[in-house]
Formats: sequence, C-alpha cells, structure tokens
Amino acid sequence: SHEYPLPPGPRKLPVVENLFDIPTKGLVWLEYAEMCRKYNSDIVHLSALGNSIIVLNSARVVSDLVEKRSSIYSSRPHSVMLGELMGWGEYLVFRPYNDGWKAQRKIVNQAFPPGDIGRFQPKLLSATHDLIRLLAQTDDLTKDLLSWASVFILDVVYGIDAKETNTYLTTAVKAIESVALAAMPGAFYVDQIPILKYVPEWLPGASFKCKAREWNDLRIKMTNVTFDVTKEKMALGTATPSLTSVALEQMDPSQNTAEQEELIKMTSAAAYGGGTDTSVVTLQSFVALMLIHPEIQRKAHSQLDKALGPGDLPSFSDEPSLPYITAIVRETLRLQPAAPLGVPHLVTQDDIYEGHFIPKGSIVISNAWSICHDEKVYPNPNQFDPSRFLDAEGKLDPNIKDHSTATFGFGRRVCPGKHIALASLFIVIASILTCYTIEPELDEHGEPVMPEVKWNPEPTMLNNPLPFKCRFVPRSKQVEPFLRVKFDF
Ligand code: HEM
Repeated sequence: SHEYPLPPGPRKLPVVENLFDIPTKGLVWLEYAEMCRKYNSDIVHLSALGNSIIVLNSARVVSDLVEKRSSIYSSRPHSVMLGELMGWGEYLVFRPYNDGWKAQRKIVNQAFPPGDIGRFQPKLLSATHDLIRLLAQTDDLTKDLLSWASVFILDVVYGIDAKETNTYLTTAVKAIESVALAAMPGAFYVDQIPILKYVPEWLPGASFKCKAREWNDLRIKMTNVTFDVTKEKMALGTATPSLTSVALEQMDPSQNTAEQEELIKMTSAAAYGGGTDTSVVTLQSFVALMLIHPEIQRKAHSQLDKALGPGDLPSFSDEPSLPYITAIVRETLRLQPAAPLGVPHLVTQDDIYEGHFIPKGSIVISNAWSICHDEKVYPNPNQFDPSRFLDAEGKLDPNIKDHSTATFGFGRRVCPGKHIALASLFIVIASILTCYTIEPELDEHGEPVMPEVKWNPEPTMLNNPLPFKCRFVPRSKQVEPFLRVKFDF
C-alpha cells in the first residue's frame, strides 16, 4: 500500500506468490539475468514464503544501491538453520550489519591491510611451490587444489604450516560443506517455518535437527582447534604473523579478554571458510579454460620465458613484467566468477529508487555474472580473451573496467580477502604456466582426447567446472629440481 509500485517482476499468484518463479535449477544467475531481460529492467522483485527478494542486474543499479546507499544495504538475511541451529549467525560472513559485525570487520582490516600484502607473500609462495610439485603426478586435481588453498589460508589465517594442514583439513572440509548445503535457499523447511525449530529430534521428519546438531559440532571444532594452535605457538614464541596472531596481539587489555577472543575466533573461522572454496573453484576454472585454449597458454609461456631467467620460478616482484598473467587472472574471474550471485545482502530500511518501492527486509541479490558479462563493457562477453584487459603495447589498460568490483561483492561487505585472493591467484597461475603445459589426456593410440568441460549445473552458490581429465606436462628440464621428479624429454 505504498504510493510507489514495487519493481517489475513475474506476476504474483495467490498464496504462493512467486514461489515457482524463483530459479532453483541450472545456472540460476542466467535465469535471473533472463528474468531481468524479460521485464526489461535492471531491478526485479519477487516474493515468496514471506520473503521479498530484489534482484539487481547491472553495475549501475548495484553501485547506486549497494554501494552508494551502503548504510542500509549491508545486512544479511537471517537463517534459522544456518544461523541459529548450526550457530554460524554471528560469524563475519553471515552476521547482520551491527556493532559485532563492525568489530569483526575491523579485525580483518587490521590484519590484512590492503596496502601491505608483503607479509603474506612468503606463505603464498611456499603453498604454491607445494602445489607445483603435487601437479607433476596428480591424479585428483580437485584434491590438490583444495590442498593448495587450505595450506595458504591456514597459514595466512592461523600460521599453521603445510605439514600440519592435513590434521585440520577433514573437519574444515566437512564444516564448509555443511554451510554450503544449509545456505542454499529452500534447503530446509525450518527456514520457512521457524516454529519447527522446537520440534524434538526424535520425531519422524525432524532429521534436520540431528544434522544441525552434528553440523554445529563441526563448527565448534573447526573454530576452536585451529585457534588453539595459534595461541599455543604464540605462547611458545614460534608463531608466524597471521590474522589470528595479529588480532590477538592487538587486543585491548582494558576490555573483556574472553569476549575479544570469541570475536577473533569467529572472524578467523569466517576468513578460513570464506577463502577456501572460492579460491579452489577459481583455480579449477582456470585449469579448464587453459585446457580449452592452448593458444592462450602459448602466449603466456612466451611472456614468462622472456621475463624469467632459465629455470627460475616466478616471484611477486615479476608481476609488472607479466601483464598477460594478470590479464588471465582477471579474465578467469570475469568469465567464470566463483560466486556469481555473491552472498545475499539485506536492506534494513524502506527505500525508493527510480520510482520503485524497495521494502525494508528485502533480500538483495546482486548478479555479478551479468555485470561481468555486460557486452557494453566486454565485447563478445562469452569469449575467453585475456587481451581485452591489455592496450596495444600489451600493458594493462586502465580504461578497461576490471571484474573485481563484481566478483568479490559490493559496498561495505566487499570481500576483505580480495587482495590476498588476487595475489594468490597471480602467483599460482604464473607458477603453473612456468612449469607446465596443460594438455588433454592421451588415448591408447597416443591421440589427445579433449574432454567436454561443463560448469556444474547443480544449484549452489559457487560456480565450478565438473571434474575433467587433463595432464600437466613439464615444459623444460630446468624446472625438474623444483618438481623433485625426473621426466623423459
Ligand atoms: C577467489 C577468491 C575469493 C572470492 C571470489 C571471494 C568472494 C567473496 C564474495 C562474493 C563475498 C561476499 C561479498 C558481499 O557480501 O557483497 C566475500 C566475502 C568474504 N570473503 Fe571472500 N572471496 C575470495 C577469497 C577470500 C579470501 C582468501 C578470504 C580470507 C582469507 C576471504 C574472506 C571473506 C570474508 C571474511 C567475507 C565476509 C565479509 C562480510 O560479510 O563482511 N575471501 N568473498
């Protein structure tokens, strides 16, 4: 009954409203983009089960609302399953926009100052060299990439070194998986019918409560075990700088210690969870895109061979002479963003935008996919072409908008690990391409068989290629010492 109409969108049916219009199958970001095209609007409204959903489909509207009006567009939807029953509701990623969120955000910003990533570079480099060695004999690419991401993130967040990683990996992988499952809208009825949370566990149909209890245990374990490692190392004087150690050192002694530690724990676990899978799926997409585009690998190889001495592995100081590698990082994130719909925001006040009413409490979904595939900014948007980011001389062209405004989210919630993620992707991509050519597997006659690479059509928050087969073929005898294996050339 507001004087301004809601944004356009599919017709609302009695009772169920738009329940059947909400995409739940296939690549949902494409479905949302299509819906916006159909209603000829960059902003679309849906409602179902008491939720109001606003879809934003262009850089312009996302910037106008989520960025310029960020004081009211920065909260998160509440979830009974994930937030209450599984206990993740107060962790940085999921926490509503309040003082607790601000305190956690400050912890990350102090430990990860965007201007100073130097202190983490040795950690990223050493995790990358471990991966390079694994790839020489990989038979499970996903597993190796997960190991790379876990090694560097556990080191950056907790100062845990590579040999200890496996001890903590199983719990974390299960915990992160449980979050991904519970975060899928519609996965658990209790999110639509909150009163179900009072149902006793033994009642038929209440298996979600058992799951929630197990998953809550995983959260507690994941949060505490790694945190305790950092504390112990600090006490022994063996800690290397990490998010957790920096935050512990910066605690205010005049304030309650237990409360501050609790905040640090939740922040660290959120960074651990927020950084792992996103990094893995981005690298999976990179490998898949290289396999499909040997001509791009050749260009990258030629730049690497010019910039590096024979037998050298790339370091961070090589970045200025490797613009094509930076362009591959950007193009991978643009073409196949890791989280095409980001993490939903929530608007905390009624708002009016371009003649439309946006109700307080609406879930706001910013479609990063559409922004990254806008043909006005990126001609032939579905083409993998790193050189679109370069000028005529092959330098990075500052006039071409880079993906990072979209792939890493928006406004006050923008990914606080963004510069670490970009640095880790640069070094791992440069190192893989220095050492290897990514090639299809050979059949029994020695002929290459190019697999059909498909991006996962299951509805999840992440965008990853389905497992595919490929080979990492070493490029020269000079890298053998790094790989610590012998090859026949
Ligand atoms: C390729 C890698 C990565 C991608 C694509 C990515 C993407 C994102 C996105 C889309 C969001 C939600 C932003 C929003 O709500 O608007 C986010 C949040 C977050 N990310 Fe990342 N991320 C990556 C790596 C990392 C790393 C390495 C860390 C930490 C070490 C990290 C920590 C976080 C945290 C703590 C949040 C929650 C911020 C908040 O809610 O205030 N991320 N990330």
